[in-house]
Amino acid sequence: MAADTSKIIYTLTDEAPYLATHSFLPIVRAFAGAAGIDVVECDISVANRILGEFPEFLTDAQKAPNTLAELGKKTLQPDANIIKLPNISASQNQLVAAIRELRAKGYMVPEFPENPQTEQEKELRKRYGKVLGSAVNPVLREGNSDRRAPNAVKEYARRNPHSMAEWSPASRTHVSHMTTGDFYHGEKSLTLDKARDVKMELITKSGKTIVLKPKTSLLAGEIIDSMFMSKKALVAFYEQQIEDAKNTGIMFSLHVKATMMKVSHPIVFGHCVKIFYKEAFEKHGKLFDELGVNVNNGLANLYDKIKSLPESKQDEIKRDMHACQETRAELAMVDSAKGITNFHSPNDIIVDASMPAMIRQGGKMYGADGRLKEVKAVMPESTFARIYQEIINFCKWHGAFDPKTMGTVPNVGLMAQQAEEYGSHDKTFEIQEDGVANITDLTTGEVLLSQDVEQGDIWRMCQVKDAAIRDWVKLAVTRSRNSGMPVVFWLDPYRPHENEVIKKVNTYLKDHDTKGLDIQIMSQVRAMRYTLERVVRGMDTISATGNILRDYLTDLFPIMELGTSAKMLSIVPLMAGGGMYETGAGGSAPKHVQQLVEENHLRWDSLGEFLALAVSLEDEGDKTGNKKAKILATALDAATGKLLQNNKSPSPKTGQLDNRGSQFYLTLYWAQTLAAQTEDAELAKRFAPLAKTLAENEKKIVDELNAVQGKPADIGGYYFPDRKKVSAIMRPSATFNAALATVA
Ligand SMILES: NC(=O)C1=CN([C@@H]2O[C@H](COP(=O)(O)OP(=O)(O)OC[C@H]3O[C@@H](n4cnc5c(N)ncnc54)[C@H](OP(=O)(O)O)[C@@H]3O)[C@@H](O)[C@H]2O)C=CC1
Ligand SMILES: O=C(O)CCC(=O)C(=O)O
Ligand SMILES: [Mg+2]
Repeated sequence: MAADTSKIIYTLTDEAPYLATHSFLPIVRAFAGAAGIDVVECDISVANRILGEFPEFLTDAQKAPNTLAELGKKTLQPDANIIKLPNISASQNQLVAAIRELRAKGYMVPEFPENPQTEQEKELRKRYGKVLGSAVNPVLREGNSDRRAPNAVKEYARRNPHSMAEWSPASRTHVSHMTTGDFYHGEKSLTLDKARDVKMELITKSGKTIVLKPKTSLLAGEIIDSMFMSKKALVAFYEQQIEDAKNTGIMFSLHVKATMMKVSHPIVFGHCVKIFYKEAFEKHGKLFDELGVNVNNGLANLYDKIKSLPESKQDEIKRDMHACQETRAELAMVDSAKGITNFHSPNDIIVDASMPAMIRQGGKMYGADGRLKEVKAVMPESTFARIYQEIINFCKWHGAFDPKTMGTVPNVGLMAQQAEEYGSHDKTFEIQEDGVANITDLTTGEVLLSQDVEQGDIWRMCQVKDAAIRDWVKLAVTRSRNSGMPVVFWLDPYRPHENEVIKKVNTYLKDHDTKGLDIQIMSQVRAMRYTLERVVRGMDTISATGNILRDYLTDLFPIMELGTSAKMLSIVPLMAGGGMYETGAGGSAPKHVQQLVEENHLRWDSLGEFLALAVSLEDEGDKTGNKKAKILATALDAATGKLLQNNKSPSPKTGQLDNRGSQFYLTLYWAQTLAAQTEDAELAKRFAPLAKTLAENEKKIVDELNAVQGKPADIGGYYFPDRKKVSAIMRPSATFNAALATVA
């Protein structure tokens, strides 16, 4: 491909990253343009995905293409070069809010049918399901995951350690998980002998056959699992834990991933709310049903629904809810100032971010009085909860980690092609009646996997493709070879699914030259312990994990090592040959938007974007022979290093350098590095004037950027902001804008 047709796709997403993009994209375009690279926007925000799904409800001018589907197709092409920023994985509350905002702006997409009755409503619900929860990443992640802290970032953290609260050996903080009746306990797994089409069906005790999923096509060598969570066991577990927290005087806190596990975890969450507020639900349950209250979406949903009742009734319900709170254990808070508890909305307590924050805070979370307290962290599924208990044990024994000396734990994650639990939402069902849940071959009628289930149980099938595992093993070996670090595959032979994976790992390791490499397979708890023993000694260890631990560990270790997962380099080498460069490993930081709107300060750190862009440019250079792209990439890395050295990352405090100021410094250093390099005279000449102007006007520009802070900023919406307003707010320095325009 000729250099002048090079293309990098830059995603527009939501919340803080969306805002940051409005400042950064003009900068990216100005630099990439110098290498003949076109930077193309692709809007995959939750609002745009809603519009893309419902064109028939929109005027021609309002219609939006289904960009996510198009981008998904692009990931299957070898020349794909995509920069993917974090996006909202919308909980139902967020989806409903986004729909409301669109409708208020005259985009008359249908209302969300919360309790679909008619066929038409059911169809709408199904279509909205495509936008709900983790709907973007599974479509785009056509490759496995390579997340790590680049050396410059790790070194910066060592020199400028973030705060870590102390851990006491006497801390009573602990993790509580089920020991029976959960997904781990009853899992069954097999590797497909040949390609098969299967159905998922329930044969009820009363003799009915209910087809839950008519057809799933499976490939030869694919691993499938059948597992269920017993409702009875779950409910008994909650009763016991809530009681235990009360009796032992410890705060209660629930941690789930209701966004990614968009079918199972909202149900798991909802049962906890119903048990915690049992007396209120017993008293008002019928009314709640009539109102269509669904606490799987948190108490926010309940408080929203009761608004239609007379005030006196609302007060009575609120009193009864509070009475439960009075007699139960204290609840951990998401926002104690606003009285928002862990039960408010499941998207507030996303486990990968919430558990590391608690561990970093010395094993404490905020109580209703705004004080940090020890907690019982409840994570019903035992499959992965145990790793958190292990790290908590470790902290109690060794004290908090020291960012100055601790080693690093990069991750190679099995993620491609909707691997494992995270790809299971379209194969997850709440069982309507007692019976037998079967995965059955459509052609031969053979029952491949069978489970005895009861009404209310959550049953699911997970799959992982052979090619994905093969690619994952290759990536792990390559990363070990390139970094010199040992690799530990976190796989538990007692878990049927992972036992199948272990067989494949052992087979595919033989395809590679592993001489001199240290590659081991350990169950999760041992792997955690082993890794931590190395971490405290300053030694580095690659974790090669399945999809869920990829998610958990790539927030956990970065938050300990770097203070945030925003500073991670996150690469998805696409299996078809292209590359997707995710920015950071964290989310879209909703709190940051609030601060911008109230005080015009954006604390979002775009370091993840800088790191991603450098590898994207490098990849473009390698694949297309575009030498200028490679020079841009090297210069960008150098600029990022200088940015860290000079402490030009955004400050969380209003009035100080924020995202925009940090991006200005990156631009200055990038231009200076390009002007100073001697490999390409044309590039040097092009960027020298910019470097000069920015350096001469440094104080003026920073003053212009900081002067706007401290006052509210109107971005014209939350899910569907006004782009003109956002651009104006994110680019407030006329001097900087004018300078940039000279190279654009
Ligand atoms: N790849 C993706 O698309 C991902 C999307 N998400 C989505 O993001 C939303 C929010 O998720 P949540 O679990 O709250 O996680 P977030 O990572 O958004 O929030 C946790 C905290 O991480 C910190 N943080 C994350 N990124 C940055 C950054 N670039 N700069 C500075 N700080 C950062 C902030 O901490 P502090 O304020 O203390 O600095 C933030 O409050 C959800 O909709 C979720 O589904 C989540 C993960 C990945
Ligand atoms: O896709 C999502 O919902 C979140 C992704 C995530 O948390 C991650 O990949 O680390
Ligand atoms: Mg995550």
